[in-house]
Amino acid sequence: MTKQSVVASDAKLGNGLQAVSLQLLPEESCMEFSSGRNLVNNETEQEKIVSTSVAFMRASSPRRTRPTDSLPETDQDSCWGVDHPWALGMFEKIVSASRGKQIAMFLDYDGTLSPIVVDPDQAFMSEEMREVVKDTARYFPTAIVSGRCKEKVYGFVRLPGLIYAGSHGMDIRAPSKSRNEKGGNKAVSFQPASEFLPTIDEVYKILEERMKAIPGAKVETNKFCLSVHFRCVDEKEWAALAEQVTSVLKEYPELKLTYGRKVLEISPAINWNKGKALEFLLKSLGHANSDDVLPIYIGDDRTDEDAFKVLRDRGQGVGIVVSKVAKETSAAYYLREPSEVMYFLKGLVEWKRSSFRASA
Ligand SMILES: O=P(O)(O)OC[C@H]1O[C@H](O[C@H]2O[C@H](CO)[C@@H](O)[C@H](O)[C@H]2O)[C@H](O)[C@@H](O)[C@@H]1O
Repeated sequence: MTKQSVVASDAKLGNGLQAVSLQLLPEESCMEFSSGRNLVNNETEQEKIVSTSVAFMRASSPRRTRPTDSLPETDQDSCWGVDHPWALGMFEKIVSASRGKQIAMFLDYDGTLSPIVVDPDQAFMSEEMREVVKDTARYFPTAIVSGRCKEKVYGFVRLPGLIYAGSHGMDIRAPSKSRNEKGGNKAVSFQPASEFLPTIDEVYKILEERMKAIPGAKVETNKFCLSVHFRCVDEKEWAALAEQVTSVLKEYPELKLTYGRKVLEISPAINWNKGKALEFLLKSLGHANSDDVLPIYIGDDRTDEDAFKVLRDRGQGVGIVVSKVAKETSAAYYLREPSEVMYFLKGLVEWKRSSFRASA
């Protein structure tokens, strides 16, 4: 499937959905729609939603994987065009943009710090990556912004000095500018979707039950949102899975459905996402509208695009998408895989250390 053939408008799909974004890309799919009763008013529409969902699920099947064991010297074998340079190749330019500014680092977890694996519970980051992230956080405020719930992503990263924004930014724990009685920074918690917890719990139980009929399907709760994984589901069962998920969501107009890497994501239909979380975190770090910060956001998924857009719209900072294949993105640069993210972070730490040495 080529990029050109799958980028579609909602009119072309004619599916009666309120699609916010309808772009199918070679490796990943992305679509977002409210799943409310109001949108699905007859059986034909329900069927259309199911077939559209299956099309998106199909498009999220990686077709090409070429193992890269070591850091490549150049990006010459990449299919990304000149519009999105390789971040490692532009390293000097990126660090020189930080002159006189504080770098603030924002990192997605799955597919960015850890490689994509079949079992979501086994998505461990390497010790080497953990060390690099730890060093990064020594020099720059560093946040992990993940679709996973905060506790789960902390369980993988296991670094106490970081900021964690779980559930696609709907569960934030960040430092505040005010001090506690011991003189340390107070922590701020922010959970804009807490009123949805009972609904998410209810839908989790229903979906767990329904997915028992679909071999290989896995429902994961991320506290304020749910993931229905179909990586291990036979393609012949995808329509049945989509049918089950959309028929449940029909009863919950307050929830929305989006598509990630072999996963259907269900979350509250509120105006909050990783981009909003990024803005919130910049503010709580004391950089609301200031020009004295260079935010760097690295992520691989559709949900990270909201953060890339915030940086692009602010005309500030650096968005880096992690992907081996070129895709529609608001990020400025790309890296191919987590090992390249690690080299990029190592480079930043080294650069910071050498600038300290030079000024000593
Ligand atoms: O925002 P992220 O930190 O990237 O989280 C997004 C989802 O990541 C996880 O699923 C993805 O990674 C799994 C492990 O490699 C893989 O098996 C799955 O197919 C991917 O979709 C996580 O399990 C989800 O809950 C997150 O929403």
